[in-house]
Amino acid sequence: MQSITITRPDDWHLHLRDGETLRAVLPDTARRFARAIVMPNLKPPVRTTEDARAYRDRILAAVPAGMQFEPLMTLYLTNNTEPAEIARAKASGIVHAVKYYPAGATTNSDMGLTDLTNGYAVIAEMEKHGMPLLVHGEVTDPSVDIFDREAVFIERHLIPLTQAFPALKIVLEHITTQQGAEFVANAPANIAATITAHHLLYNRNAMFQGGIRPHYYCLPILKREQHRLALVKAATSGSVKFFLGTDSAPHPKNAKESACGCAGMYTAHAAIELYAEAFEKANALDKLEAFASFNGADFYGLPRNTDTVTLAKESWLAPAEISFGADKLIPLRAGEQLGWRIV
Ligand SMILES: NC(=O)N[C@@H](CC(=O)O)C(=O)O
Ligand SMILES: [Zn+2]
Ligand SMILES: [Zn+2]
Repeated sequence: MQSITITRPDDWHLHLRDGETLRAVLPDTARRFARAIVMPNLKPPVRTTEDARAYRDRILAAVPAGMQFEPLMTLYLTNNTEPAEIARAKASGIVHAVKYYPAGATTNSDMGLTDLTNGYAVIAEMEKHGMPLLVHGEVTDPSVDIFDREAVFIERHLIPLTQAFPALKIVLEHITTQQGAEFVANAPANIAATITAHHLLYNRNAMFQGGIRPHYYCLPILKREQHRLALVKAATSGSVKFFLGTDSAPHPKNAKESACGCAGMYTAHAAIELYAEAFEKANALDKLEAFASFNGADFYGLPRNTDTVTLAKESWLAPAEISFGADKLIPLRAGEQLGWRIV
């Protein structure tokens, strides 16, 4: 049977939530990944180094016995973030980035910046301290078509940001378009991007196959095939600017299967397996290790992991549902076959 062994990967974009839902999902990630950049969009968000420290302690307390997992914390940039918070965050050694959500762009983004320039005093400190800015890159202008929101964000906000702060480390999170992939590929070394497994595997038809499929709804929304192909090309190109970020984003089943369902796909139960599938389809399994296990660590200035994981080409059934506190969670490929299994 075919198998591959790679350095243990890290997940550079993950939603772990909190409380009993944190305890429900964390084992899936800890089984596969050594570390993860943990998104701060809790309610209320993780705004200060002290919030991050407390959240980190709750995550560590939820790691199952016998597993090793290191949460890499982030702060949520608000209109009220103090520039002085950045030096505190840097000195803590536990905060690795600051996340920018345009207000209203996605799940729990209502405390985000109403205008990116409101964050410029804080961002100046980040540039000075080498603290990466993680960007949810979509405009919120309701007159912009939902499928164009990433491309318009790059033109209207990201290019001016890079001109104002040329040395700022930026990760354009969960890129979904050819424009996103090309912008990052052509940018200087301080600008990188994460790519999800679902954006490598699916185009927007997946949301409408035989009817409306809420479990394929996430933000940024799945795009046309042309864009999926551009993401596959970027991820498998060997460029060090692209790395793994699942954006696994669990929501209760009834919040997804609703007249106004929320955005987010849960992929942590099969994360590295789904990436293996995407890389295999592109005939690029030899590029998986750098994408999953080297490029992100190098960009963040962290050591690469030293242990390994092995994936076997062996089919298994994804669970039909996962218990999620008092609710249920429907994972990607629920009840369907997966072609790679973690050994
Ligand atoms: N990706 C999503 O669709 N949802 C994320 C938020 C985000 O990453 O934008 C979530 O927190 O649910
Ligand atoms: Zn996002
Ligand atoms: Zn996310």
